[in-house]
Amino acid sequence: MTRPSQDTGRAPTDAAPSAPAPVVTGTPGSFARGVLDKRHPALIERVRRATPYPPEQRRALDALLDEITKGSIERLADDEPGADLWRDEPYYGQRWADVPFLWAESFFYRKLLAALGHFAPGPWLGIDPFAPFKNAELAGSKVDDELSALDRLPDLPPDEQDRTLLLSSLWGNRADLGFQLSAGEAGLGDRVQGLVADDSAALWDILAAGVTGGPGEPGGPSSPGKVCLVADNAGPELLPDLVLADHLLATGRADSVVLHLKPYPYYVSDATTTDTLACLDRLTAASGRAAAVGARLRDALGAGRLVLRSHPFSCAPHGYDRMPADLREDFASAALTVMKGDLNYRRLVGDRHWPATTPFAEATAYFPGPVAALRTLKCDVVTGLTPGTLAELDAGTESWRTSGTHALIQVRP
Ligand SMILES: O=P(O)(O)OC[C@H]1O[C@](O)(CO)[C@@H](O)[C@@H]1O
Repeated sequence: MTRPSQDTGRAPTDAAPSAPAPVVTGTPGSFARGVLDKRHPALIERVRRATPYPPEQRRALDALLDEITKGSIERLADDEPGADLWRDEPYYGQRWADVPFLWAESFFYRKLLAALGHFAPGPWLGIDPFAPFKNAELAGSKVDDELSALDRLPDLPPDEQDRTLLLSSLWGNRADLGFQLSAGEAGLGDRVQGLVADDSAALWDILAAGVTGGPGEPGGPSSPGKVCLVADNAGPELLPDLVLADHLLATGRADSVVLHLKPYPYYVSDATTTDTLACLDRLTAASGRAAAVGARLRDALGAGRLVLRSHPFSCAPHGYDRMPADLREDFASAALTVMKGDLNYRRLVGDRHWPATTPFAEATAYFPGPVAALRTLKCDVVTGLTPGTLAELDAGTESWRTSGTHALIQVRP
């Protein structure tokens, strides 16, 4: 029997027995290989330039660069806080290119933090190496424009307000600093407005069920219940996520929102509690509707209607099919769980070579409650496309799976 690791406390996987093979980093020329060979070394360089780390940390960054480019996977040092969580992982001694992509990326971020002393008692404890990039982005004028656009929202009919805020949260997922790093000078391609899958009607139906008396609640309004919003990136993605959370609370679609955050810096710009508080400050310091949203969210936090959660499994190198019991209970008791972003999508359906027409409901059958994915496409993994859509996409630009130009909303009720 394989031992559980990363505190899942569960059997290694609940994926369907017929699930296809996991994505492995190795294939030369593949998207995953590019992340390993180009994105990670470039990130080490950017982190080194952004903060004046002392010699010890600089040497540790050199060693990490050496390890990922020439060496094999080494364990965390025995005295690294939390190293025990990673002790039983099966890939040590192998080449970085030969292990599952999801695992390799997650462990890379964990090793980067170890190199920088992020978890070690001392002056660098808790310092976010990505904060310089996150802060610059949050302070940018693009964010000002997005926030002032909120003032035009009341001019729209209610269902268009719903759609605008949902799409703004969805497209906010392009704000991923790791991804922008690869897009480089060329910048991000234009958005393709038509979604490759759009189950948004099902999403609003689920949220309306609690308000109007859904199945099992004949005859009248019931409590709308809890929505779990599993956040992805900070700043320009988290802001519209927070605005959406406020909208769900204000319109009675949710009586509480549990915002799942990362317990430590991860995948460059993933949102932590610090990032959430920074967004709340950005909202309340704005004018007009943005400031009112910020004030309501602060009140909601104080009243326990907006709950922040940072489960260790949020940074685990595994799919949600291996989630531990307490996280499963949280999702099971939600009227809806909304998974934001590309990485959460990979973890939700499984980072596997799914045929793109595999039903989303099949890949997520293990999930303990209604679940929605809001994601721009930034990796090879996709499910739930119709054969017609797939044929159309394949006949278009080659990079539709990874360029962040396409997006989807998928729901499993
Ligand atoms: O921030 P997101 O949307 O989870 O994207 C994470 C990015 O990192 C990757 O996981 C690869 O590094 C891509 O799938 C994606 O570009």
